[in-house]
Amino acid sequence: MNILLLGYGKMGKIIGEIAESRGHFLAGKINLENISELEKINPADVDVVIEFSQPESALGNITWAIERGIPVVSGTTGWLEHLPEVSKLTQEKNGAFFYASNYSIGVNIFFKVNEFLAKLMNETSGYQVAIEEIHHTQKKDAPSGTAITLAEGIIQNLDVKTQWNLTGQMADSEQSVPITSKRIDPAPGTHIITYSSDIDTIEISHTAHSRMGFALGAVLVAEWIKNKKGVLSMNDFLSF
Ligand SMILES: NC(=O)C1=CN([C@@H]2O[C@H](COP(=O)(O)OP(=O)(O)OC[C@H]3O[C@@H](n4cnc5c(N)ncnc54)[C@H](OP(=O)(O)O)[C@@H]3O)[C@@H](O)[C@H]2O)C=CC1
Ligand SMILES: O=C(O)C1=N[C@H](C(=O)O)C[C@H](O)C1
Repeated sequence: MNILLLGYGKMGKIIGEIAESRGHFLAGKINLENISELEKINPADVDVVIEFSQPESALGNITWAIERGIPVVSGTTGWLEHLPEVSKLTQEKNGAFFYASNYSIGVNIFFKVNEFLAKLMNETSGYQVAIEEIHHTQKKDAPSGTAITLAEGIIQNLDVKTQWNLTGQMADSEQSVPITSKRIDPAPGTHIITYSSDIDTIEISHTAHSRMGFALGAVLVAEWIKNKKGVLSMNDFLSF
């Protein structure tokens, strides 16, 4: 496959290495500093775009690819207020757009455990739920996209919760899931869910030891997306 990397930073570089090791060809490695190279790319030479850039660049990158009929696998976080525009464009162009806040298979198992635990917690009272996420200091967005997905999983399954809040920015409330964001190098990504009561604490966590799981997941999805249409997610890709 010919893969165009839009965003060639920490993630783009590892994705490129994994893609080449699996026999794929890199049609381009685009960053802000060489963005003019994009004009020289022939869309017919690209099978799929893998997009890991920055919150302010994601919409432009994704639009560029969908308008040219190229399937997009995006992992950039912090831009999802624009998702309705991207979904509309994907439908209009009969394209393919895949988004995941986290491509790691381990995290996607953790998402399911989180949903199951939240559902169980309807059966009892006295526990306060909280999310903590820890990432490296270069991360631009907070909370992490993964923490937001975890909060959404709790909100959909724990009756009392209807929203989330970033601690320090908005007062905690009975209806809200508080998320605390910490920036500590070199953390690739740690997420902790805690249910605390006066009697005990229940805690589940996922810790990435490197960026390998995110990158491999994105390449596997890029291989899978060929001939698919519509707005797709890990629920379409995974069988659990
Ligand atoms: N979904 C998932 O599984 C994961 C998602 N992420 C997310 O992926 C994104 C990238 O993370 P990471 O690689 O660590 O970040 P980096 O900052 O290391 O890399 C981002 C790169 O994007 C480039 N860039 C900025 N604007 C554009 C543009 N318009 N077109 C093309 N490239 C552009 C930057 O270029 P320059 O250096 O020239 O400024 C930079 O090299 C983040 O949003 C992060 O949260 C990260 C890990 C896993
Ligand atoms: O920026 C990162 O590094 C990461 N971002 C994603 C997120 O915001 O959830 C995924 C992973 O945790 C690493």
